[in-house]
Amino acid sequence: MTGKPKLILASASPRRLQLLGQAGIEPDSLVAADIDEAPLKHELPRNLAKRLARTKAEAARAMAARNPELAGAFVLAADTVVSVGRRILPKAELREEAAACLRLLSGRSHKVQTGVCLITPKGALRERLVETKVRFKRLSREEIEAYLGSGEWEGKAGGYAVQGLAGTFVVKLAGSYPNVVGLPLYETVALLAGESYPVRAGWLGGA
Ligand SMILES: Cc1cn([C@H]2C[C@H](O)[C@@H](COP(=O)(O)OP(=O)(O)OP(=O)(O)O)O2)c(=O)[nH]c1=O
Repeated sequence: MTGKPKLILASASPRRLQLLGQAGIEPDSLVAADIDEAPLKHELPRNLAKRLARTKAEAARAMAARNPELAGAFVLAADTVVSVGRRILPKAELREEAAACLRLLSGRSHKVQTGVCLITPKGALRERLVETKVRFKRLSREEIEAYLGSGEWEGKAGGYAVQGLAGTFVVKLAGSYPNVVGLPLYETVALLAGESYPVRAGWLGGA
């Protein structure tokens, strides 16, 4: 008898778990590996997003290998990078970092790129890179101060979260919205479905 294959989400991000849930997908386990997310010298934003997604997936797979219950599981990981031109914005941990990001993003367009990596039970690597272009309105000093006070920027790439107050800064968004929040759903579901992972919402364990 073959049951539903297991899925490990290699992430500590509550957003990614919630986005997957929106697609009717519930991971069997969350395995977040602590990896070095610093960009390499001259690394392009898209290459960074792909490399970190792959590193997270591989690290989680290595950790899960110690648990027999997770043997033969799919491993899914993602990484979201915000950039202006070739300049990669930090994942804001400090208020001043977030302030600098917002001053840079004010009144112009930027890119949000998410790398998605799926490792199949046989160990094959499947990858996607999804790009969304976002344009912010011009932000006054007062707006930036008010936004910083919200704390919503903490731990977010580019120092903002589009799913919160910063949604009011968006003049234009071209591409996938869930990609900006941290996981491009259309592409992720396609990746899983392409490897025969059962992705239909409401899947209950087989006929
Ligand atoms: C731009 C933007 C980013 N983000 C988030 C998505 C990601 O969680 C985070 C970027 O950091 P990531 O390193 O991609 O993810 P993470 O550290 O939060 O989680 P993990 O590595 O464990 O999977 O920024 C938003 O929630 N909203 C936004 O609008």
